Amino acid sequence: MEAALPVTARNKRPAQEEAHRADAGKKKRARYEFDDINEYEMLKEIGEGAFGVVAKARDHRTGETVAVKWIRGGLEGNNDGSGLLPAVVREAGCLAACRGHPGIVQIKTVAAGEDTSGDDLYIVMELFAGGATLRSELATRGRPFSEDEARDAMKQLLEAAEKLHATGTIHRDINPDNILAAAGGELKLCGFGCATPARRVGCPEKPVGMLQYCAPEQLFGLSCYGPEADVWTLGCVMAELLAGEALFTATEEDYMIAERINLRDDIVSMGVEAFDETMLDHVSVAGRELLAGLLAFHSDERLTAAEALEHRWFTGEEDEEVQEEEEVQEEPPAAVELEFPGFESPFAAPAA
Ligand SMILES: Nc1ncnc2c1ncn2[C@@H]1O[C@H](COP(=O)(O)OP(=O)(O)OP(=O)(O)O)[C@@H](O)[C@H]1O
Repeated sequence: MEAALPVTARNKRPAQEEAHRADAGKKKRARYEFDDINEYEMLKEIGEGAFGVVAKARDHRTGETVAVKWIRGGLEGNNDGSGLLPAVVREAGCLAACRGHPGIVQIKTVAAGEDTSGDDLYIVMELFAGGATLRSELATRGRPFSEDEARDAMKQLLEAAEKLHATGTIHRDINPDNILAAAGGELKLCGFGCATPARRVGCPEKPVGMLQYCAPEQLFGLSCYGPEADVWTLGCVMAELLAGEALFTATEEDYMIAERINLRDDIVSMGVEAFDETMLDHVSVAGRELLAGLLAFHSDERLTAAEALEHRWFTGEEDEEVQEEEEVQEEPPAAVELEFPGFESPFAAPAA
């Protein structure tokens, strides 16, 4: 049966251009061992990616149901590393390096049309049933996660990040849309299209990933950043789970930088004080302390994913102490004295 994904009018190209692309595609195909996409029967569209749709499909050879992420023009690439092909190779490579981890969507193979024209590629993955993401899960509930539910979710996400970072890779686009969610509470990180080797990020013209979840170092346009950026993002996700609404909502980059700098005093004193009086005041001291560690403004002061997993919010250590602290805390302690080294203006150049 023909493996055709839905093709919209805007995807169609003139015949001459199509022939040229097919020729170039054949040469590139020869360099890689791709599976044949014609072996898959496309059943239903289940999501939309940046370069095409994600579909539920059946592998004719095994009868297995899988998810196929269609990357239009995925074979296009240049020797300087630009173009989609290097990005697809990176995405597939990152996923392959994380194979076997329960918190990361499992890649099976990369497929192309063996005997058909076209330069599209297809990442074949395990199908995560249900079709929900953390974003849709939050919307369906219409209420925040309880602290126990958030702890369970964050443990899975931090373990996934720990594994990813141990492979030398950063995701750069963790947000509730890129977290698949099953009814039983199981989560899986997906959307690895922006993943890249840590600290080898070229000077991006603008931050990669959703602005609302970008770490300060990404927003400042630093050319070199690492796994700490993903940890910040996970702090945003944790706050969103516990508050039921996004931590940062601004859309303009400059405004967000300012918003983040203003927030810093709240973050620093978060260990003892609620984030904004009401949003997180129901969260335990240990929970707010962890949040402050994930959302440390300076990346070198931020917890790593592995350190976060050792935090007492997860281990339960000192539970009694936390309880006592909470009981004693009728009056909120005074805010911590703040320093802003190197930040004369919110838009000053970042320290090297
Ligand atoms: N393995 C899977 N099983 C079920 N649904 C999936 C799977 N992978 C992706 N999806 C669905 O497809 C949507 C888009 O997928 P994905 O996040 O990989 O694309 P994307 O957002 O364009 O990512 P990227 O920026 O990496 O290209 C997801 O939000 C999810 O709803």
